[in-house]
Amino acid sequence: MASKVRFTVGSNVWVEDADVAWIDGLVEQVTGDELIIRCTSGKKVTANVSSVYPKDAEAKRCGVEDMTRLAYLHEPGVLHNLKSRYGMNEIYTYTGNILIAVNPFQRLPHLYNNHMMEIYKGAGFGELSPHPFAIADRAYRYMMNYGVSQAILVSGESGAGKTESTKMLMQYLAFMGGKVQSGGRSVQQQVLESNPVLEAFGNAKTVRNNNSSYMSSHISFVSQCSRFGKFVEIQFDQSGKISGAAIRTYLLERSRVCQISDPERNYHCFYMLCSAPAEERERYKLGDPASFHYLNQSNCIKLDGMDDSSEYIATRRAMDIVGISSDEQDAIFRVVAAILHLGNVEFVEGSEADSSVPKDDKSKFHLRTASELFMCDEKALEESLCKRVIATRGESIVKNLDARAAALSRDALARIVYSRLFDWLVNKINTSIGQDPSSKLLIGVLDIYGFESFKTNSFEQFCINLTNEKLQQHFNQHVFKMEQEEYTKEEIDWSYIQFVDNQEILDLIEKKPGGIIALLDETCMLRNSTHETFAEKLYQQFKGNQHFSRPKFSRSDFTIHHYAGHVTYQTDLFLDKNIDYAVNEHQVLLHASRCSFVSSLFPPSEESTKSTKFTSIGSSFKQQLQALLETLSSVEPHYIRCIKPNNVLKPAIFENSNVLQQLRCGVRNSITLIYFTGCKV
Ligand SMILES: Nc1ncnc2c1ncn2[C@@H]1O[C@H](COP(=O)(O)OP(=O)(O)OP(=O)(O)O)[C@@H](O)[C@H]1O
Repeated sequence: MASKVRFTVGSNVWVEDADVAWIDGLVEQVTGDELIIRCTSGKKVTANVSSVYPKDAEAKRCGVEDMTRLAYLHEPGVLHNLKSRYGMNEIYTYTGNILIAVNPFQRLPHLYNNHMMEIYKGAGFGELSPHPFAIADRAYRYMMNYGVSQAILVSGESGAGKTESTKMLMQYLAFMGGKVQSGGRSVQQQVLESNPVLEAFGNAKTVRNNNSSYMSSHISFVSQCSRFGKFVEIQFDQSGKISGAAIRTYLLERSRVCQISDPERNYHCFYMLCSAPAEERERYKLGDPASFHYLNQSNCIKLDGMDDSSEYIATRRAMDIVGISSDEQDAIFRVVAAILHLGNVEFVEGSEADSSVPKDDKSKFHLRTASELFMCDEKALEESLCKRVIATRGESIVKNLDARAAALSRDALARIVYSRLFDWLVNKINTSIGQDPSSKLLIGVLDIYGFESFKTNSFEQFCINLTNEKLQQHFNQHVFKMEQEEYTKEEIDWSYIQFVDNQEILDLIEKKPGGIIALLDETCMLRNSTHETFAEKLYQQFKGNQHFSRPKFSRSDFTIHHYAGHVTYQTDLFLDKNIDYAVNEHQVLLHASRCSFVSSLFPPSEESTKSTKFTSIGSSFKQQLQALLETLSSVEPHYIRCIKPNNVLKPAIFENSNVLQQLRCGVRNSITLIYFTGCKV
């Protein structure tokens, strides 16, 4: 967005600044394209007109509620407006129809009470201060007036406030469409109560290394975040009352179950269970969380502000509410405990060549305990970890696994059990909330991880960033392409509307055949392939592709030039993480469990033969995304972009560079459009 304004001596301007991103000042001298500016900070800078923007000297100190009303809609103007408002605890601002929500990191209960919901009910959009209730109200009214389903897309980086915003949307939809229940729990209550359950099993404490192009160094900060995406579909009957709901989840980060880096944590449920009442801990033979390999890879065991033992009780209560019976709850936590014990089984070389056995009495104890908790045969569990059956032309050969391979097999078992458990929870919640098969109207709320770019980026970041590319394309198609069509119809020149069309990046990732996911699947299916052979394939295939590059001196990393910036991925674990199947030995073992719950997590596969059918996480995720996008394209979308104003998670701190980075990733296109056309999106 280059500035088109002519500056003269005395002009109020914004100029780029290394420390605060944009700083305001007065032009003191103009020489051709060069300006000398006296900044309000006192310093004097020389800048080219291309990096200077006009400043509205008459802008109100409290900013504007809708940024389309700014005298100058450019990056510094938007940033300054959000900052001024944030300083006055005005955390919500519109950009046309999009709501921008800046996380206050403090409770503002007056904004969300019943009185506020009454005020927003039926009020014209834009008549009242920007608010998630206004977005929910508009979606509800469109649905009722036009008989069209709606979706509200809530996006933003981890800790930006997506979950909180989603809760407010739910609260408002329940207020508008809630049924008075004679007994039991209402649909909306159950949807809200399902949050703590999904959070216990799908959230963890993570460390974000914010590697933004704007910031010169990697900044680490801690946040508690969901490691899955969620689409909540609220179904309504013809009279606008809530008649059912469904929750769809996307891509739980499975690798976290076995592998965490300091100072992150594993999923909350593990720590909660280790802090359960003594009687339960004894039953599951659990003790200090630091004694478990899956938890002690990180020094972070306790979280400030989180009491694991009361969270355990709260999760149990939430499970009651969403209809998980106490027998089922016992089985669930038995499985959670079994995973912890499994992680403590170590292997050493056995007497036969390349074979392995549990290392010592301690490992044998954990193996036995895991088998007791899974209610399966101890010997069969050991064999499923230390041996592999290979089927060749009608024959089966039993192959020993060495100690390293046995440990990998143990981790694969832990991951698949946990992911099946998570899927079971989602299904159970959906069954007990109940769907309305006759409903023709729904409002979907999508709460999904934002673009991720860290120091180390693995397969999860790759999938998360694919999601964001897809959503960006949806946004482009919905907003820009429709505008273009409209302009073409009216024979108005739209060639000056610039936006990033990311179809080529999507082709690079998901085209079949030849895209990265297809090449990954191909590599996974070939014996003896490694992450290096995969990387080599990519280098060959995408040589010269403008959205792909090979970092200098790297043997196996690759970089994708995403719409939101360049991200370099480390391929080391791509192959392992992409493989989806339960190896046959694990499948057979757990299907035979004496516990019907465990057995039901591993139903016999259709082709329960010796060979395992190849399925990949990448491809099934791609399909899930496709289905989501199809749903989104059949509904009317509304957008909320959440912004995290600082990395210390404290109120009243607005870090310019940090916010700008998020605006550039998420909001830039909408601002570009408004800037050039003046039209609201
Ligand atoms: N509107 C709000 N009012 C008060 N506090 C908020 C608000 N929005 C967010 N927060 C605070 O910020 C924290 C993080 O927000 P939230 O969990 O909604 O982030 P998120 O975007 O869903 O993160 P993740 O993707 O990691 O799950 C909340 O626990 C809460 O303390």
